[in-house]
Amino acid sequence: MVTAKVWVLKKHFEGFPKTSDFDLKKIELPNLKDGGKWKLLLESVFLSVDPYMRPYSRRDMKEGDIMIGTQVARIIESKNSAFTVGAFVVARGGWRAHFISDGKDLQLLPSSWPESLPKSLALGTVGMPGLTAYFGLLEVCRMKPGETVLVNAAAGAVGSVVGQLAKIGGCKVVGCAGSDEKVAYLKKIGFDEAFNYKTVTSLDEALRKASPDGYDCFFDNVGGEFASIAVNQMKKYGRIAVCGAISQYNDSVPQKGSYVQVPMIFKELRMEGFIVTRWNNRREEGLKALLKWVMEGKVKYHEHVTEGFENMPAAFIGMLKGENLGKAIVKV
Ligand SMILES: NC(=O)C1=CN([C@@H]2O[C@H](COP(=O)(O)OP(=O)(O)OC[C@H]3O[C@@H](n4cnc5c(N)ncnc54)[C@H](OP(=O)(O)O)[C@@H]3O)[C@@H](O)[C@H]2O)C=CC1
Ligand SMILES: CCCCCCCCC/C=C/C=O
Repeated sequence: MVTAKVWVLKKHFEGFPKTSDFDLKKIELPNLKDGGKWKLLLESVFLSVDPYMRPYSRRDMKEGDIMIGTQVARIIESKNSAFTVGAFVVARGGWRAHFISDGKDLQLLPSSWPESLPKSLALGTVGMPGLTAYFGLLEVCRMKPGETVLVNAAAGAVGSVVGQLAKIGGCKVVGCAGSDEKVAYLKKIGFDEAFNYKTVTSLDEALRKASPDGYDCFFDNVGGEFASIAVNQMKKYGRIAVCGAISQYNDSVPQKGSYVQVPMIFKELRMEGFIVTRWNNRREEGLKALLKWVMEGKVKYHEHVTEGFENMPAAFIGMLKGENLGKAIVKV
């Protein structure tokens, strides 16, 4: 019998999440039996903390549920011949240090995964956030060479890939992030222009200075006031990919913003929300392309690693506050 540590949502978040909203519990896992439902015992090696956990917890969870989430896990016992002991998978196991599975919802890391590459990248640049950048740019923004792409939360898991893929696609890229260290990183990985949205005196002026002719594509991770201002700087027929709205996830009272209809009409813009799972049938294509670019050094990555399963809530809260450069990961 294995005792698993799990993190439970003790209390629905009100405003910004607090460590007291979570409870660390221990649960007993049943032994695997020949012919039984549970075929696999896994231990989490890396866990992901992501912004979606904030809005999805309210939509999909009740108090007392184990927190939703994904991990890279190692198979430690197997009664399923498709998974050998020692193999690594990406799982939707939630915030659990150990768990059991029937194997249906597990994705083996590609056999071509190079030894030199951290397996945690399967939760970031070569995982769901990388795919979000890939499909958001290709299918929603439909970027074309020579265009100018704007991305916010640019030094994060999704944003940093968006900027680099837009460069590979022959675009000019402008990124905004919340610290000077992040801005320096964006320039290092090839962004043409980058600025700290927290220290500029006027966001409108900073956007205009970075691209006086405006923007063809806007990959919006932030929403709120930023998006309301940026919409006015789109070029005619510009495309806005509404990927996330992290500036609004912790609001108890909905923000009242300026309204986007007038610039959308006069500039004939297209604005489209999306969820990366729309392209689940093309997951292999996206992962293959991302892995190739990473191996060629065309897409660089950075991870913000928090040590210790007991620090999951702190890592999640830290990511929402902007403490992460690149993908926020917890190493068990
Ligand atoms: N539609 C989809 O399918 C998907 C959507 N997403 C969305 O993409 C966005 C980025 O996700 P991800 O890359 O994983 O996260 P990040 O790695 O970018 O981490 C979140 C970042 O958001 C920034 N941030 C936090 N609060 C604010 C605020 N009030 N205003 C501006 N920026 C803020 C912080 O960076 P800074 O220091 O720059 O402020 C922080 O580091 C999120 O909105 C997420 O919900 C993600 C995956 C899939
Ligand atoms: C329990 C794991 C669910 C993983 C699904 C990931 C979909 C992310 C969509 C994100 C939306 C906004 O952040």
